[in-house]
Amino acid sequence: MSSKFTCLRTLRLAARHAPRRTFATTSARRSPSDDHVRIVEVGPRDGLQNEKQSIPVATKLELVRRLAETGLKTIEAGSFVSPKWVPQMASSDEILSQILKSPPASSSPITYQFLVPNEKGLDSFLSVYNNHTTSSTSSTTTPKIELSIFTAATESFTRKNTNCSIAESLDRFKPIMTRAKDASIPVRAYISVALGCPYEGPNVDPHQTASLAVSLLEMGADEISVADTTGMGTAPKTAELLKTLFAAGIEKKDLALHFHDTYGMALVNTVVALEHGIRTFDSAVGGLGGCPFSPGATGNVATEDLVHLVSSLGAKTDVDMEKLSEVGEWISGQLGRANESRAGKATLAGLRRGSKEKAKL
Ligand SMILES: CC(C)(COP(=O)([O-])OP(=O)([O-])OC[C@H]1O[C@@H](n2cnc3c(N)ncnc32)[C@H](O)[C@@H]1OP(=O)([O-])[O-])[C@@H](O)C(=O)NCCC(=O)NCCSC(=O)C[C@@](C)(O)CC(=O)[O-]
Repeated sequence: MSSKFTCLRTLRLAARHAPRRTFATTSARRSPSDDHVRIVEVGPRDGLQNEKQSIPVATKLELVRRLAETGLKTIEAGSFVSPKWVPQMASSDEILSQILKSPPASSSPITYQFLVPNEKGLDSFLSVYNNHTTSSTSSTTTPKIELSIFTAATESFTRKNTNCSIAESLDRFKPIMTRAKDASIPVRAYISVALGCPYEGPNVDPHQTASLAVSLLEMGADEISVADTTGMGTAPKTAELLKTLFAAGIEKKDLALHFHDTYGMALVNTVVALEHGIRTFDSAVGGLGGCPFSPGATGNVATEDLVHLVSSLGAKTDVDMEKLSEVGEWISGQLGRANESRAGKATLAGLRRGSKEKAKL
C-alpha cells in the first residue's frame, strides 16, 4: 500500500515540475473543432442514479430514445455497479441489451457509455455486450459502446464512493483497461471532487488531479472527465485546475469537464474552460442528477443551458434545442420533479407563445 502512495506522490511531484508529456492511446481521441462543442449527455446515468423512487426500465429506455433524437452524439446510459450501493442502476444490463438489440433511431451514429467500477462490473457488461456483438451483427447497425471507470481526487470520497483507496482504485482499473482494449472498447476515466470534496472541503489540490490524470492516461484512458461533483468550483479554481493539468502535459483534447450546478457556478466555470480551449462537457437534460455519495450536491448542469450558452457564443453543438427542451420537460414530469433548466423552460414558453399566436391567425 505505502509503495503505491509513494508512487502517487512521485507522480504528483512529476506533475508539478515535469515538462509537457505525450500519451499514447489506442483509439482515436475526439478533438472537436474550435467552434464545435461535444456534449456527453449523462442524464440516463448520473441523472437518474440518485432518484429514490424506482424508475421503470421502459422509462429509462424512452429517455435514451428521446435523447437520441435530439442530435446528441454521446449518451451515458447506465452503470454496472453494485445494486446494493446504487439500486437505481440495477437495470443497466437490460438497457445495454435493448440498445444493442434495437438501437434508438438517430440522424447520426451515437456512442453509448456505461460505468464499470471493477472486474465484476466488466464481466456483467461483457456478458451482455459479447452476446450482441457476434460476427453475425452488422457493424454499421451496432451502436458504438464505451466504458467509463471512476476514481476521485480525495481519499475520503474514493473510500465513500468505491470502498477503496485511490491507489487501490487504480489497481482495479488495470485489468479493466487491458480487457477493454483487447475488445477494442474505448475507456473514459472520471476524476471526481476535483474542485471540492464533501468530506475534505473546498480546497482540493489540483496537482493530485493532475497526477491521477497522468496515471490514467498512461494506463490507456482515452479521455479524462474532470468532475466538480459538489459544485464548489469557481472561475479562479477552474482556471487554476486547467493550468495545472496542462502543465502536467495533459492536452485539451484529452479532457472533458463535468460540472454540477449546486452553487449556480456551472456555466461560469464552463466559460472559463471554453476560454482555456476545452471543447467537451458533460451535462444532464433537465439538470437531473446528483451523486449518492456527495450529500447535498444537486444536479448536473442542464444540457439545455449548456446548448444555449454554446450557441450564444457562436459555437455549435448540433443539438436541436426545442426537441431537447421537450425531453427535459418530459423526464422531469415522469420523475415528479421540477425542470431545472432555465433555458429549457424559456424555450418551451417561447414555443407555446408561438403556437398560440399561430392559432390566432
Ligand atoms: C465499487 C463497489 C462495487 C465496491 O463495493 P464493495 O462492497 O467494496 O465490493 P465487494 O467486492 O466487497 O462486493 C460486495 C458486494 O457487491 C457485489 N458487487 C461488487 N461489485 C459489483 C458490481 N460491479 N456489480 C454488481 N455487484 C457487485 C459483490 O458481488 C458483493 O455482493 P454480495 O456477495 O454481498 O452479495 C461499490 O463500492 C460500488 O458499486 N459503488 C458504487 C459507486 C457508484 O456507482 N457511484 C456513483 C457513480 S460515480 C459518480 O456518480 C461520479 C461521477 C462519475 O458522476 C462524476 C462526478 O460527478 O463526480
